[in-house]
Formats: sequence, C-alpha cells, structure tokens
Amino acid sequence: MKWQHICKPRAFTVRYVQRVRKHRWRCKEVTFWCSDEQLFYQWLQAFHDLLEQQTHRPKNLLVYINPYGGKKRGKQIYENKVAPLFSAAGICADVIVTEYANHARDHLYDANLEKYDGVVCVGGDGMFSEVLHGLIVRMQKDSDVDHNNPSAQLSRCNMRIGIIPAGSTDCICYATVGINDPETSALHIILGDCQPLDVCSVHYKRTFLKYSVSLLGYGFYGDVLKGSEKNRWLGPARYDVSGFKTFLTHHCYEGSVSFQPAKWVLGSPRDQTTCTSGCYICRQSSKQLDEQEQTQACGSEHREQDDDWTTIKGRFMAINAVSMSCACPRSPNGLSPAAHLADGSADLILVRKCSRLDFLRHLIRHTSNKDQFDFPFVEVYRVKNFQFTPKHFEDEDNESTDIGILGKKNFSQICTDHPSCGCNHVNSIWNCDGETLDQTAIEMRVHCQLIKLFARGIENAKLEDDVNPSKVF
Ligand SMILES: CCCCCCCCCCCCC/C=C/[C@@H](O)[C@H](COP(=O)(O)O)NC(C)=O
Ligand SMILES: Nc1ncnc2c1ncn2[C@@H]1O[C@H](COP(=O)(O)OP(=O)(O)O)[C@@H](O)[C@H]1O
Ligand SMILES: [Ca+2]
Repeated sequence: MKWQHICKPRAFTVRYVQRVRKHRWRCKEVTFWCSDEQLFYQWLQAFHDLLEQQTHRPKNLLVYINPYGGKKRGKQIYENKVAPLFSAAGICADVIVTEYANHARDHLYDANLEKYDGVVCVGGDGMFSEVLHGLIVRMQKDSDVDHNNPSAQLSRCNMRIGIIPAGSTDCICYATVGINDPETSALHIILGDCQPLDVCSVHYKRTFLKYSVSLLGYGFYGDVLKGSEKNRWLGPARYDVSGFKTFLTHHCYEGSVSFQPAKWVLGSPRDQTTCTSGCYICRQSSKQLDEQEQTQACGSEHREQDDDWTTIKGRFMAINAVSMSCACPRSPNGLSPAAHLADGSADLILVRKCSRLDFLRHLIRHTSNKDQFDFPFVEVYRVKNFQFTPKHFEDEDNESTDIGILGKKNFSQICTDHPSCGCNHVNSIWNCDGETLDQTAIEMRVHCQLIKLFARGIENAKLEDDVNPSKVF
C-alpha cells in the first residue's frame, strides 16, 4: 500500500498480481479513495491484518547476483525489474554481487542465515547450482551428515531458493515457473510460493562430486558444454555453435549403465501426464516421505531394496538423467516432458549409437510436441539411482591423478587420434547442471524433495486464460 494523491488525502494504492499470457505475471496497481475517514481507516486496518496473516511471505532475503551470467545483464535486471518490486512489498534484501566463480557457494558455507527467509540467485543454472551447493553442504555440516557417503540420508533444507533468470538456458526457472521472466519470478518470491524439488547427488567411489537438479548428461550434452566453454564471450549463443559442432562430430561412447527402477512412483516417463502446480503424483511422494521420516523418528531403519539392479551395456550417443522435465525456451516440453519436480525419481534417457540423421530427428522432436522417445535407439527409465562405468575406466583411473587436464586430454584425443570414426576409444565428460565433472565413472542417487523453491510449478492452461487477479493469491 502506498499513500498518495494530495488532492484526495484518503486514498491508498493496492498492488496485485495479474496473469498475462503464457505463465507470465505482472504487477498491477489500483488506487482507492473514500470520503469517509473512518471507513478509510477500517480498510487500511483490514489490509494490514490480511498482510500480517501472510506469514509464508518472505521479509528478509539474501540475494546473489552473477554479473557475468547469460548476456551479462544480471545487475540491471535486478536493479530495474526486481528491486523496485521487493521494496514495494516491504522486503529487505541484502545484495551480494559475486566477484568470482563459487563466491556465492563459499559465502553460504558460513554466512549467518538466521535472519533470512530465503536466498535468491540472479543468474543461470550454473549460478543456481552454486547456491544449491552452498545451502545443501551447509545443511549437512550443521546436522553432522557425511555427504561423501553415497547412501547417506541427507537433511532437507528449509530455506527456500528464488531464481531470477539471467542466464543462458534458465532451465530450472523455466521448468518450475513456466517461463524465464525476471518479474514473474520476483512476484512468486514476494507471494511466498513454495515448490519442493528433487536433488540428485553424484559420487565417484566414496567421494562426493556434485548435486544436480536438472540435467546430468554424458555424451552429447557433456560435449556441447565442454565445447561451449571456450566461447563464453558469445553468451547464450555459445550453446548453438557448440551444439552444431558436436552434432557434426557425432561421437558415441561405450560403457555400462546400471540402475534401480523407481517402483513406488505412480507415473512413468511416457505416460504424458505432465507435472503441474499441486501435482497429484508429487503429493503422493510427499506423503510417502513424511511416513518414512516418521518411522525413522520412531527408531526403525528405512531399508532400501538392493536386488533389482538392471544393467545395460552398449555404445551411447547420449546418457541423460533428469529429475525434472528440463523445459527451457529451446525445448518448451523439455528433455523428459513427463518428469516430476518432486516425486523422488529421475528419468534416465539412453540414446544408443545411431546414424546422424536419426540423431537429428531425435533432437528435432525436442522442439515440438512429438515423442522424442519413440525411436528404436532411445530408451527411457524412471529410476531412483544409477551408476555409469565407461569402457575405458581402467585407463582413466590410472591417468586421473591430474584431474584438471583429464577432460582436455580426452578431447584432443578425439580430434587427433580418431578424427572421423566417432569411435569409443575416449570418454566424454559429464554435464552436471551446466558444469563439467572431473570424473566419468559416477553414481547418482535421487533425494526426494531435498530443497524448496519460491515457485509453484507449472499452472495449467485453464487458469492461464482466467485473468481474474484474485485467483493468484
Ligand atoms: C536441431 C535442433 C536441436 C534442438 C535441441 C533441443 C534440445 C535442447 C534441450 C536443452 C536441455 C537443457 C538442459 C539444461 C541444461 C543446463 O543446466 C545447462 C547450463 O545452463 P546455463 O548455461 O547455466 O544457463 N545448459 C546446457 C545447454 O547444458
Ligand atoms: N563473479 C563471477 N565471475 C565469474 N564467474 C562467476 C561469477 N559469479 C558466478 N560465476 C560462475 O559463472 C558460471 C555461469 O553462470 P550462470 O549464471 O549459470 O550463467 P550462464 O547461464 O550464462 O552459464 C557459474 O558456474 C558460476 O559459478
Ligand atoms: Ca523427479
């Protein structure tokens, strides 16, 4: 509310959210005035009381801005589109503009977080990943959980994370809000929305490597990322250039994938039920999670089954594990359109060796509503974990003492030793939410609803058409 209108002294302005096209929200305002002073104060009091009841809305936020993400407009986006809304909503924000990679992550390891109701990152998937790591690692440290143990039960984070999209792919924002629009994201934060999210942990032997919430990809997406890094100056277009080059090189990689299916989940990767706001499948997983936690609190151990592993060996163009759809502007339905944000499972997509033309057909399907899994060389499984061993793991194991150059070495080998055959003498590299991993023999496990976002999932189309603002609240 704001006081204004000198000629109409008993006036106040109310800001509200209006849905416009395609999941986009806008802040609108309407000014009321009345001649009766008592009535005026009654209204003000009523609004004040209503706002007091909105306890899920954040009051204090810690904001990290990556000034170099995407088109390098993070700072302007925050200052012009987000800060004015936060201050109108009475939100106090402590802003840190990062000075180097991993600044936000390291800061979160020992910042005093008590006074904050949430953390906001302004940037892309890589920047979100920093904040995610900062919070999860901090949480495990505070609750004495050893995150190097791949089967450890991780502590869930209560602090919500907001994403103001200012990156290149912005898949985590797009797949949880429905659009990568800074103002829309700011409004979801202001209203105090809450969306739980699955997180995958990635280990090499008994060492923790990284967490992933969107794409853990080997082969095609690993090579695209690796190739894009030297072209960072191109901004978001670096992925197009590198994607094109990677497509032309057409490499496949030999190895074996083992996984345990997510038997308890209600959905399957090809059932065409997409995850929407208030999703039934994710709510069922929440219930199961609560029951599990209750039995654990009573002292009885939750036993995981250990006898249902499936192993698949072969030559793969791509191995992708996604715990959410990975919808983004480039692929509005995502890598796995029916994946769920908070069901405790990931979809494991295996694209076996195929012709260039077939691979192109598979890629192009990501841009339309057609089923990208409907090919004889593509398989998809809903899993709770998986392990990957590249065929040349032994070689790698010996060479991996100098981890930093491993990736480079592999790639120069592709170009010089085996220029055209696309064979499997070398390894690819893992793309973990837009960052490369130093190891190729990894294991991944999904942790159901480990974190929460300031989002509400994808609202369905019916609500979209309904521009009645009151429905937003
Ligand atoms: C010929 C037509 C080809 C169209 C292919 C469309 C498929 C696009 C699917 C993209 C899925 C992206 C998943 C998200 C990954 C991000 O975490 C990561 C990092 O994003 P960031 O740079 O931090 O914003 N981006 C990439 C490209 O690896
Ligand atoms: N001040 C900084 N200088 C350089 N790199 C940074 C800085 N702040 C964050 N980063 C790193 O930049 C990388 C990419 O950031 P991101 O915001 O995801 O942009 P993009 O979507 O363009 O990749 C992240 O891995 C993050 O760790
Ligand atoms: Ca999931």
